[in-house]
Formats: sequence, C-alpha cells, structure tokens
Amino acid sequence: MRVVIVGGGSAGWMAAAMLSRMMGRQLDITLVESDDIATVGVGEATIPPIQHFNRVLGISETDFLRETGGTFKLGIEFENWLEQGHCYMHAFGGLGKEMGLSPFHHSWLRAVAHGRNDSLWDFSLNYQAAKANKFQPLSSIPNTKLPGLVHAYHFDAGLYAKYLSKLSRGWGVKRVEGLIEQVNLRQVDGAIESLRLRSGEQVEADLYIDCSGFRSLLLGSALKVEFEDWRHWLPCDRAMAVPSERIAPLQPYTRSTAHRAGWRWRIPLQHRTGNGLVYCSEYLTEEQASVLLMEQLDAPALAEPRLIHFTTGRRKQQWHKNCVALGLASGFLEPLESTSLHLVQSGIVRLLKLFPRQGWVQQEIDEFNRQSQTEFEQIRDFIILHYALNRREEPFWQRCRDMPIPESLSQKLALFAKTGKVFREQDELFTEVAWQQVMLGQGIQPEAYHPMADALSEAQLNELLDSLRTIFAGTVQRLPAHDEFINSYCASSSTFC
Ligand SMILES: Cc1cc2nc3c(=O)[nH]c(=O)nc-3n(C[C@H](O)[C@H](O)[C@H](O)COP(=O)(O)OP(=O)(O)OC[C@H]3O[C@@H](n4cnc5c(N)ncnc54)[C@H](O)[C@@H]3O)c2cc1C
Repeated sequence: MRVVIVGGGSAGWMAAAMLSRMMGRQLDITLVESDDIATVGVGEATIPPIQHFNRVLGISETDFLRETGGTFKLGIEFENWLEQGHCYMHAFGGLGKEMGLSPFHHSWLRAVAHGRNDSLWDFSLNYQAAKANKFQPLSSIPNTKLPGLVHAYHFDAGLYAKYLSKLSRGWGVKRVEGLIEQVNLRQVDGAIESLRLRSGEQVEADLYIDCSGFRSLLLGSALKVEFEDWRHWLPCDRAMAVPSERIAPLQPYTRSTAHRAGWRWRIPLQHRTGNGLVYCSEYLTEEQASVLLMEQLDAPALAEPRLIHFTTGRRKQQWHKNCVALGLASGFLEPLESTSLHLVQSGIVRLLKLFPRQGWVQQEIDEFNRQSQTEFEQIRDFIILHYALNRREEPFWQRCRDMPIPESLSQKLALFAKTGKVFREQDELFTEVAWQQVMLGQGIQPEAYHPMADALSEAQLNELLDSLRTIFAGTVQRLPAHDEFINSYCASSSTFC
C-alpha cells in the first residue's frame, strides 16, 4: 500500500517512524515537507507514555535525550492558578501506598479531618524529588514494596523530528521536499486522488496522512471536514514563545504560572529554557503579552518572541475517506497538560491498530473517530478543570469561573466534592491520582472520605503516614541532583540555533 504523509513536523516524522517500523516493507511511505513552510517550532513538555513510543521504536533513552537536548520531568507545577501565591503540582506516579481497594487519598483525607496537617504531596515521591531537583530512574523504593518515580521528558520537538527523520529514512521512508499547491479529489467518491507540488510533480497514494499543522491542508481545506470550536470553554487563542539561556539547577518539572489573562510555561532543556505565554487576546494585546513574557524571563533571551495564533477544538472527524489527520491538523488543545505530542502518539497507535488491509472500511474509520473524539473530550475536560475552579479576581478569570462547563466534568466535580471519590473512565489518559491532585489543588475540599479508610485504627494510620514520610524523605536524599544525573547519563552537545 502507498502512504503519503504530508508535513515534516513532529507529527509527520513520528508517524513516518512508527509506520515504517511496524509495517516494514508492506508500506511504501513518502513524506512530503516544504522548506518554505516552517514547523510550529514549539512543543517541549510530555507525559510518561512517550517512553513507550520510543521503546517500541527501539530508541534508547540516552540517545533520545542526547539528540533532543532533553531533561527529565516528574510533573507540572501550577502556580497562582487557584489564587495569587497558591501552588500545587500534578505529579506523575502514585500517592502514598496501595491500601487494598481504598485509594490512598481517602486515608489522607481522614487524617486531615482528624487534625493532621500533612499536605497530600508529602506522600508523592515524584513531588518530593521534583522540588529537591533530584532525579534518577527508580522503578521501586529499595527494600520496600513502594513504587519509585514515574517520569516523562522535556525535549526539543524540532530536534526529535530531525532525529526521527534520520531513523525513518533508514527504515525506508522516502522524503520529498516540495510545496503542495493543489490537492486533487476523485470525481467518483470525493476521496484524495493526488497532490500536485509546485515543481509540477504529482504524488499519489492509497492513504494520505495529514500532518500539515494548523493549515490542515488535506482534511480541513481539501476534504472540508468541519472544525468544532471549543473557545467557549477554553478562551485562550494566542501563544508567544521565546527561548532563554539555560540556568542551573535544571528543574525536573514543568512550571505553569497563571497570569492576568492566561498562563506562562517554563521548560528546562539542556541547551536552553523554553518559555511561553498562553493568553486570551480579548484581555491582553500582543504588545502587553510581549512585555509580560520578557520581563519575567529568568535568563537572557536567545531570540525574539514569536506569536502563534490558535483555536482550541478538533476536526469533527479525524479520519475521513482516505485521509487521516494527526497533530495540529487534527485539532488543538493548549499545552497546559503537555498532551499534544501524546495525542499524536495515540493517533498513530490507533491508526496502526485499525490499519486497513486495502482501501478503507467505514467501520474502521468510525471506530477511529469515536475513540479520537472520546480522547480529545476527556483531555479537554481535564484542562477546563484548571480554569473553572479559580478564585482570581481579573476579568479573564471571572469569565472562566462563570463559564458553563461540560456536563461530563460537572458530574465528576460534584461527586468528588461530596464524597472524595473519583473514577477514571475506561482508557482515559489521566489517572485518578492526577484528577485528585488537580481537584484538590484547585480548591475542592471533599465533604467526606470513603468508609474503607476507617479500617485502620488512628494509631495505625498515624504510624503509616509517619513511616511513609520518613521513607520518601530518605529516598529523595539518596537521589543524585538532576543536573548531575543528566551530565553523567545523557549530556547533549545540542546548542541553540
Ligand atoms: C504554543 C504551543 C505550545 C506547545 N507546547 C507543547 C508541549 O509543551 N508539549 C506537547 O506535547 N505539544 C506542544 N505543542 C504542540 C506540538 O508543538 C505539536 O503538536 C507538534 O509539534 C506537532 O506539530 P505538527 O507536526 O502537527 O505541525 P507542524 O510542526 O506545524 O508541521 C507542519 C508541517 O507541514 C508542512 N506543510 C504545511 N503546508 C504544507 C504544504 N502546502 N506543502 C508541503 N508541506 C506543508 C510544513 O512544512 C511542516 O513540515 C504546542 C503547540 C503550540 C502551538
């Protein structure tokens, strides 16, 4: 089968690498990219499943981090989101200790209700290590049955695309440089027939993968698949990004700091720090955004700030006829929970699981679209949660607080507020522990805890919590500094250019 991938950003090269690796010579893969159209040029923070993607590709962690200037990530810190001066973390990994069927946070809720003043994050090893700037891979805590650290990465997505391009071409992918000027549709069924490049060359395939970025050249422009706009839930529509010099120490976590009309990110890489402001253009001009971004850099800028326009939402079908869209061509959710590259990854995996034998089968397409829709909506709800429960005073934040939220989210919040209970939908990306941290972090104080948490006596509970705190503190103390570990394990020669 002939496959053409349009676009050589992270989405295009991730798709090329995985399809060529998994399907081998059964597919004749061509990737078309244009030197005249830049990639989006941002995308630095990820979530833990990216490890699996690299493993399947056979990429070692050290090579990957060296090639992409990458660092380790243990979670995302949210500063000023609830209100100015408040801070919490969505730390990856678990909390406390497995308590049979009773999630650990119920025991913590009980302890707090009875007068203890521990923070939930005293029982997150990831949080403790992150705030101490410590890291090394740790699958479990030695001499205990407790799990260790769960990590993702910060890396330069442009360098990742370059690296995957080199690997993919070794695995048989053909690269064509050229600007696509026309997408020709078949008369008979309206599917894509061919692409005409500026050079006059025609490129034909059985399956087209649209990774053309926000343009959505094939799925959106040519096939006219509608875009579902979610700005009424997520009103930010601009980002301004700027790299700055690396500073020490390298923090093993992403920082997301709310400002008067959105938030800013700070992502430490080996060769630079990625910074950006996400904002709503109704409340902040481009000039104000630039001042806000630049005045709060913690090291000299390495380039001029760059403005990116976006609209939050998704294409109503992400696979239509003989065209599947991945990455920005399929939809966009702001990078608050670092989910875009993950959506590329899961789209590729979904495509491979439903890969057509020949032609296309409508049931496969419907299943792909159903799963993609669910995944996008679940992530959307998780992102809205951060905005909806704020207590900030500025007009932008008041608007976020007053906005109606999806029914699926309001049910989840109400259940947690009343009972402390939270459930992960089937196959949902975010774990119960992730939901707990953000709901508590955004100020929900559950009225009750699960009766199973009463199974221990008060003395037993206190002993358990004290011993967990001691174990976590001792474990973190023995970890090397994140910088030290990077230097010895995967130091990169990448420089900013
Ligand atoms: C502000 C912002 C911050 C982000 N931060 C994160 C983050 O922290 N973590 C994360 O996971 N994701 C993040 N993302 C998303 C992430 O950057 C993208 O999902 C990812 O890079 C994939 O982009 P892409 O390949 O779909 O598109 P692009 O990088 O835009 O690539 C599009 C490609 O299509 C080609 N093309 C377009 N038109 C034509 C044509 N006519 N002919 C030929 N070629 C064409 C271009 O040359 C280019 O190669 C962020 C996105 C934004 C906007």
